[in-house]
Amino acid sequence: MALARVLQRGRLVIATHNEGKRREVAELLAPFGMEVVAAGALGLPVPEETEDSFLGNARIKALAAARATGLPALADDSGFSVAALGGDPGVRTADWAELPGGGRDYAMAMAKVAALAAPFPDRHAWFSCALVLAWPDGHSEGFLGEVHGTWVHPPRGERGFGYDPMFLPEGGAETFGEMEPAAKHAISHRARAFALLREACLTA
Ligand SMILES: O=c1[nH]c(=O)c2ncn([C@@H]3O[C@H](COP(=O)(O)OP(=O)(O)OP(=O)(O)O)[C@@H](O)[C@H]3O)c2[nH]1
Ligand SMILES: [Mg+2]
Repeated sequence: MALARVLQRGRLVIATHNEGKRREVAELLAPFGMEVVAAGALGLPVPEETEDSFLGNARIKALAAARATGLPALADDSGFSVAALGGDPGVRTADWAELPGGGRDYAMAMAKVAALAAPFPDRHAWFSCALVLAWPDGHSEGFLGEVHGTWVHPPRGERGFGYDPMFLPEGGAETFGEMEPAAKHAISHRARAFALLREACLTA
């Protein structure tokens, strides 16, 4: 089946312009020995994310890259959700870090999340990751992973990317920003979505 073939011996585009994600997805793919190239490195345009779900936006990005390159493409749409904020920033997580003049400021975004959520006793937060694999013919398959925990502020740790320093996974003592990359990989939303993708390949 096509899904299994991609992981076994394919060439694949990682359909992201985010270096932190590219690195983590490439690490998850490393055991398969595939030839991978990132959308950013190919100079592909950044597609507009017009859907209101992680899976919907990941599909847009994966299909755009697959159609532009003629290769299968794997996109990641992800975000940070806070229960006290009704799941925000959620699918708009990147927008909350956007600066008016362009670029992103994650320290500012984390401070905004903390300021809005601070009045509420409920500290529950989670990361979501949708991985969508798409082919140039328009076929696509999607997988969704989550990791739950609590938000903390001020941020802790210099590792990872994005909102990692304000997320403490359930039962853990270190934030994603403090953990070794391998420890984040063992439990992350991205790793969970990837495990579902791998499982689908093995049973295909
Ligand atoms: O602390 C984090 N740990 C993570 O593991 C993680 N995964 C995603 N994010 C953040 O969530 C938004 C996704 O937005 P997003 O899916 O549109 O991605 P993006 O715009 O950065 O790149 P692209 O893939 O769309 O090109 C961006 O702000 C990311 O920084 C994370 N933050
Ligand atoms: Mg994006």
